[in-house]
Amino acid sequence: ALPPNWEVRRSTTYNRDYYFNTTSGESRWDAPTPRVNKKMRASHILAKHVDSRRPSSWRQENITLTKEEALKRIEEFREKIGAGESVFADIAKVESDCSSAKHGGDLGWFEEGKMQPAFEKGVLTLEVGEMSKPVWTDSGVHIILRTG
Ligand SMILES: N=C(N)NCCC[C@H](NC(=O)[C@@H]1CCC/C1=C/[C@H](COP(=O)(O)O)NC=O)C(N)=O
Repeated sequence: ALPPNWEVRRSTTYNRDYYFNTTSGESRWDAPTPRVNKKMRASHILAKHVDSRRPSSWRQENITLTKEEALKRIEEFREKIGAGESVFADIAKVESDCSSAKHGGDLGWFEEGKMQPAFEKGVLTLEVGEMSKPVWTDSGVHIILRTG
């Protein structure tokens, strides 16, 4: 596939196709190298707060936690998992404010551009098997475990 904002156009003067970038206005005869879209997989534990874009979840109809309280929750989970006291998926199942809780926090495979930028960035800075520090998105505050 062509990278974003590129399209094929027809040159009538030379009677052949060329490539046009609709944002930069650049045109070229040779096709821009197709971008390989990175695929990644991650699980997460989400703690929502009163300012979350959707302050409601399967766990709690109306979420009133402050950002500080949500961060405190996330840091407690991170401690427990880091100390080997709890398994990530078990905590996610009970504590995560995302519907992925029912899958132990697993979001499955996804490509760049699917998740909120801050979340995607958080995943891409992790090695597979590594757990993130708290990551903030419009949804709330997350711990991310990169799994693929
Ligand atoms: N097709 C599916 N199932 N969803 C499309 C993905 C939507 C994506 N979601 C996220 O980025 C948040 C942060 C990472 C995971 C995630 C889960 C959110 C968090 O909960 P919410 O703030 O939405 O209530 N719940 C589900 O989507 C986005 N681009 O907004």
